[in-house]
Amino acid sequence: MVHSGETLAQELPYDPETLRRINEHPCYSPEARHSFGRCHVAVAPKCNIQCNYCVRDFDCVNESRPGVTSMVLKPEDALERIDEVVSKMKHIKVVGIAGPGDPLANPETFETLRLVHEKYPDTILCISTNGLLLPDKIDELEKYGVRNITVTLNAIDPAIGEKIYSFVEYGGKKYHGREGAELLLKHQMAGIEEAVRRKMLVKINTVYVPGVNDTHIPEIAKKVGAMGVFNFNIIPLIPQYKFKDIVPPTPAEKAHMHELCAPYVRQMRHCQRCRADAVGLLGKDVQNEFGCCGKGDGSGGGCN
Ligand SMILES: C[S@@+](CC[C@H](N)C(=O)[O-])C[C@H]1O[C@@H](n2cnc3c(N)ncnc32)[C@H](O)[C@@H]1O
Ligand code: SF4
Repeated sequence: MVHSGETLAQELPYDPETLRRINEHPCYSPEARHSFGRCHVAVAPKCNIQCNYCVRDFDCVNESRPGVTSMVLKPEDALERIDEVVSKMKHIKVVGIAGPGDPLANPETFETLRLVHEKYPDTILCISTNGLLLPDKIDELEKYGVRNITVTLNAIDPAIGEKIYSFVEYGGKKYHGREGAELLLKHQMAGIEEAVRRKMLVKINTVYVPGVNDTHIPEIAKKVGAMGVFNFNIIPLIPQYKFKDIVPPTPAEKAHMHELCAPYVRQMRHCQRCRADAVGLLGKDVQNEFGCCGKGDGSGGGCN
């Protein structure tokens, strides 16, 4: 089946509640991005792996890229921020946790999800993860009503994965090289499979790294399409850290990659590479209006 990426969510064979989680989520429906917004809460600073392109900064500059936040919030502060955001912006339908580290590696993520689910049971909750802990944490995610899950999957061949990940930490042990890439892949596959089995909506993020995983990306799309994931987001590399000298793909190269992948899985083409504390419509962020401290009083509070 060919997925153009323009498929109307209303035509999809899902129950009404799942359709709502597609139609009101700006990352799952290209139409929704114009009407519905999201509130990311940056409660998850730690990470359990190291990607060779990742730099996590907690700063106050007006920079827009993944992993950046003005400050890390405690779960209670995150709830306060959400209270303020939803009271002022009725079109915010989604609360997401996307770092700045890996949500599943931080207990604060689950406390935040618990608080938000209790107070706002109809809010669509989503998380973005590298997938290492997805099999271990999926019951807890389900308990708090998280049914939109993004997994970053940059390789389905450990020989390529080992070029992307410096290390993987699991069960108190650090794994490097091929061993680390194999472990990560095994957990990612098991987690994705289980999430799909539970009828969660799974989005895959794949960072497009020229010369490292570019020729491999259509194979990833084919694999995850066959597994039943909902959509596939190709993120052009932002050159940083060990990959700082790699020239990122051009918009034309990205568009071409979407065409190569479209026969296998629905494409997300409108990703804005959001910050970990983004608020508002996609591409029209307003997090600064809610203050550096996350409480809307603009008093700052330090970035840590
Ligand atoms: C900051 S991460 C947070 C969630 C989780 N730790 C993960 O990696 O999936 C959000 C997304 O940003 C992507 N990302 C981080 N640094 C990037 C970079 N330098 N270039 C492109 N994408 C990047 C990640 O791969 C991931 O898909
Ligand atoms: S998994 Fe996410 S937060 Fe962790 S190093 Fe990779 S991109 Fe950064």
